[in-house]
Amino acid sequence: MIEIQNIVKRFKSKKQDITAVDHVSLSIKKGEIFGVIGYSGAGKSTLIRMINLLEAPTEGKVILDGTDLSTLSTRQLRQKRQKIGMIFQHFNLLWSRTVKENIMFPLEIAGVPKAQREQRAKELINLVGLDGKEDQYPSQLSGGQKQRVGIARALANEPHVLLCDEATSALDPKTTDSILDLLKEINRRLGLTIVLITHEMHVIRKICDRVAVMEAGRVVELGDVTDIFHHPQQEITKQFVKQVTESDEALSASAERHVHNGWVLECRFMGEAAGKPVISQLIRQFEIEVNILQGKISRLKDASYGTLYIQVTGDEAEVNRAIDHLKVQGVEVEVLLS
Ligand SMILES: Nc1ncnc2c1ncn2[C@@H]1O[C@H](COP(=O)(O)OP(=O)(O)OP(=O)(O)O)[C@@H](O)[C@H]1O
Repeated sequence: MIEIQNIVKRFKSKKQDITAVDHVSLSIKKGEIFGVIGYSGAGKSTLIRMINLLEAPTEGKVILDGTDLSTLSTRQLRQKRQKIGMIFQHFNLLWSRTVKENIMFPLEIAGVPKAQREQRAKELINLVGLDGKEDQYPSQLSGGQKQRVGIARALANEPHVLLCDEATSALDPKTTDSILDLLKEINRRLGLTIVLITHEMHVIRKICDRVAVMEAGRVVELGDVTDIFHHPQQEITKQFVKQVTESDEALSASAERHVHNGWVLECRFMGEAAGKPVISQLIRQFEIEVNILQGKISRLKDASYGTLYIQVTGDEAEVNRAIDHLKVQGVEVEVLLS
């Protein structure tokens, strides 16, 4: 649905040339929530702004639903952009207009008749959970409510794609989660493709299907969120994954410290395995003792993952059989102490 082909963006200034985006190619599927993560200056904003040509690429192409955007006239591009909604970190609302008027604004520009605008705004206000706030001004709203207005406005022209430029970075963790839940709900209900950029792995973990990791203008890692969390390859990706799993190392250290006999196993659960009663099966099927030392299971968008540290005592051959059983059940097992 969105094909980004070998895209480059260079900014020229008197002092130096900066390559903000350096030969990036991505293929974003219809209906998916695609995240781009990177530290400040990695080129995320420039990349997302090239998807709707707010920023013109120096090289390369953006193809949206089969149309190469660079071939469009100004008028055609304006029309195409109506099908690409965008929300921003600082909301970009019109401060002198009410909630309803902000939402109706893009419809006004698109030439939609007044009665239809009113009707559509009403539906959108309900969709984003702002009933009763329609006549308030942005200054009277909380950060989360302002972003809800931003989302409703971005959806006004029934876009196929929603671009989110650090949409939750100005919000506290609880409000962030409520906005992420709303985006997930909209993606599910409307089948909308969402592309978001962020520097927070929590955002990726909570709602994305796939993620691209950017560093110095390049995509250095790309994959399903589940795989990236399970097996990050690049150092930078490992750092991002640690943002949300950093307690794991502390867990393993303290789990090892308290054990003086038997085996200590680190069991990593992913997807289906995280939902199965594998530990109780272990106790029932094998002649071993299992003592849970520590653990944590976290939720991804559509799956769970987690790490459990267990102490196992028993005959060595039986423990090895138990380990094999865990592996067959889809659990990754590492022997930390034996
Ligand atoms: N209009 C511009 N003119 C010159 N340089 C720019 C311009 N926009 C971005 N850059 C430079 O391009 C590089 C990438 O910037 P970009 O804003 O895309 O990164 P980012 O990953 O979104 O970072 P942040 O999260 O801080 O916004 C940076 O070095 C930045 O200074």
